[in-house]
Amino acid sequence: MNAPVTQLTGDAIAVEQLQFCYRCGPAVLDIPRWSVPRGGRVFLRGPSGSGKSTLLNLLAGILAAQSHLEVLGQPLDALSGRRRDRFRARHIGVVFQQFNLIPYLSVLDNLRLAAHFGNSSGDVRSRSTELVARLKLDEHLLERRAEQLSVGQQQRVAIARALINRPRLLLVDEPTSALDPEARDAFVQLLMRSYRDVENTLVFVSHDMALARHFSMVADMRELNRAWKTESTDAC
Ligand SMILES: Nc1ncnc2c1ncn2[C@@H]1O[C@H](COP(=O)(O)OP(=O)(O)OP(=O)(O)O)[C@@H](O)[C@H]1O
Repeated sequence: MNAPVTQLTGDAIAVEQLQFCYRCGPAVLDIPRWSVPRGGRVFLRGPSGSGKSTLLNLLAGILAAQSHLEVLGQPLDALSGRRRDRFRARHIGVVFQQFNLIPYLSVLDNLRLAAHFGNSSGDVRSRSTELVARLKLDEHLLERRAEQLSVGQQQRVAIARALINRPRLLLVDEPTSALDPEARDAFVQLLMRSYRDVENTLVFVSHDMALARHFSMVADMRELNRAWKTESTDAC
């Protein structure tokens, strides 16, 4: 029975012989082994095309793994697409480059929707108020439509949405590329403060090595991913 696992055991992420290719194209990922302990803060780097986003999409269950991939104690490769969606909504926070907010909904409704899909109990409004305050956004922005916010504000709302269900794993894909170096640093510090529980695991993708100092671990796709090293053209 592939019931979602809420009791955490062992590593937050455990990968073994993880291989992936898009629609019979060349192998994009070939990771013999990789694990991240619970509470790990990983800075994931690598050249363009080395598979960072693909790996994050597999960890989030957006892409289906074709080999062993365990997240928060749950083998994701054993779950159907629907179950992976449910697992992600309940246990994983995701912030991608495009934020993916629903533009015509208010900030509060964007957060409510995420709480609904994550089956969050409790008062979503007060949790949202607390989160926007933590992320240094004015409370009145809760009523504003997402499309009326600046990029920097949307970025913080995307984090609030990712945190609304108190995820044990947060996956963040290059959300700072539009910011200047000082703003990037401030953003990462804010993210760290907002997500500081020792049980919480963070994987943060970025090209900006200056940000690596905020993280307890650095992983490099050039070392992790054999498909990149060999630049394999074998179809899988
Ligand atoms: N939907 C897709 N269909 C086919 N190939 C894809 C798809 N998405 C990515 N790829 C290929 O997979 C490889 C890894 O891409 P990915 O986006 O994971 O790299 P990345 O390290 O995140 O790159 P970047 O830093 O430029 O965002 C690339 O060769 C890319 O062309």
